[in-house]
Order: sequence, then structure tokens, then C-alpha cells
Amino acid sequence: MYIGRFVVVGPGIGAYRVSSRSFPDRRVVDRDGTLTVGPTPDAPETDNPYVSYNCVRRVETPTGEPLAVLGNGSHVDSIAEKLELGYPARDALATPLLALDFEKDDYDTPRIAGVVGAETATIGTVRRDALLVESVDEPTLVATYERDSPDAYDIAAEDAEAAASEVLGADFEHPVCAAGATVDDEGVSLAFDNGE
Ligand SMILES: NC(=O)c1ncn([C@@H]2O[C@H](COP(=O)(O)O)[C@@H](O)[C@H]2O)c1NC=O
Repeated sequence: MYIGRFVVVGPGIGAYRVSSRSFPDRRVVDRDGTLTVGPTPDAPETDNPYVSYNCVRRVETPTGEPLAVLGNGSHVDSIAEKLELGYPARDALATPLLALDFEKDDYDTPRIAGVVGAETATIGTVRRDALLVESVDEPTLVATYERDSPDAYDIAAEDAEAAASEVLGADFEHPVCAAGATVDDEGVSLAFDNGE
């Protein structure tokens, strides 16, 4: 099954996978502690605005709570800014998702995102027909296609590197690259797996 990009979040852990039919020549890089998706050096040029973006950011709230934000586009930056201003995770997800809306491409591709705290997790998506944002107690997946409503998803990984590798290896078509995050009271750990 092809489900496109997907986010998995649960309390303390999160992961994001790029699956792609159209732009497979991409990888995750770490730019000063932010994980960014972009084309590999030898990838064909594209002017598609949705192929390069920050997919995972670490955030500290005004009260000093460490959080990780994961998602499939530029809304990750907007969500991080809202969290840094002190918005609750629900509002920090809902506001940018609604403002930016689904992607204006041939598929009306949804925007998906999650916020992970040490003991909390919140997941969201904006599609043409819905804006869904919910707090979750167990690992939960939302994807751009097919599995496009938040739904329980087992993840065995306990660290960021294992989380990235686990979702990269998950049995969905066209895997490209993945990122993982863990959050505890000490802070946020990030990792990625480009399948190399
Ligand atoms: N975030 C991404 O990495 C991403 N990659 C591709 N898209 C969009 O989704 C469309 C379909 O891509 P694909 O055939 O690779 O599933 C692309 O034309 C592009 O508009 C993306 N947008 C959202 O997922």
C-alpha cells in the first residue's frame, strides 16, 4: 500500500517518514539541530514547493518544557513558533494547519504533523474535508494518503535512531528517508536514517 508521507507520535517518541513516488531522490540532513528534508546532490531540479522543508524541530516552551515537532512541510516551522510563544500543543497545531491548509497540488495532499512531549503527544492533519487535531496516549499514525485519519500504530523503538529506522523499514511502498525523535525531561534527541 502507498500511504505517502507519515507521522507517528506517542508520549516521549515520534517519527516521520518520507515515502515518495515523484521525488525519491531526497534525504534528511541535520542543520544545526533541525532535521531538514531536501534533494540529494544529484537529484533532478524541481520547482515543486513541497519537496524541501524542516521535518523535525526541537522546541522549548516558555515554561522550559522540551518538545519535538514533526511534519511534512513548512507548517513545522509555524507550529514550532506557536509552541515557543506558549500556545498549547492543540492550538499550535490547529492554527498553522488551518492557515496553510492542504497542499495546492494535483492530489490536494494533506498537511500532517505531531508534537511530542516527555509524557504527552498530539497529532493533526488538515485535508480538503477536515481539520483533525487530537491528544493521544498511545503511538498514533497519520499519513497523507489512505491512512489519513489518526489511528493507533505499534512502534517498538525506544530511541530516536531506532524510531527512524523502524518507520523507514515499515511495510509501506516507496520508502525514501526517515527521522526520529525522543523527548524526556532532559530534552530532545533527534536522529535520521537515509537507508545508506
Ligand atoms: N512533504 C513531502 O515530502 C512531499 N513530497 C511530495 N509532496 C507532494 O505530494 C505530491 C505527490 O507526491 P508523491 O507522488 O511522491 O506521493 C507531490 O507532487 C507534492 O506536491 C509532498 N508534500 C506532502 O507530503
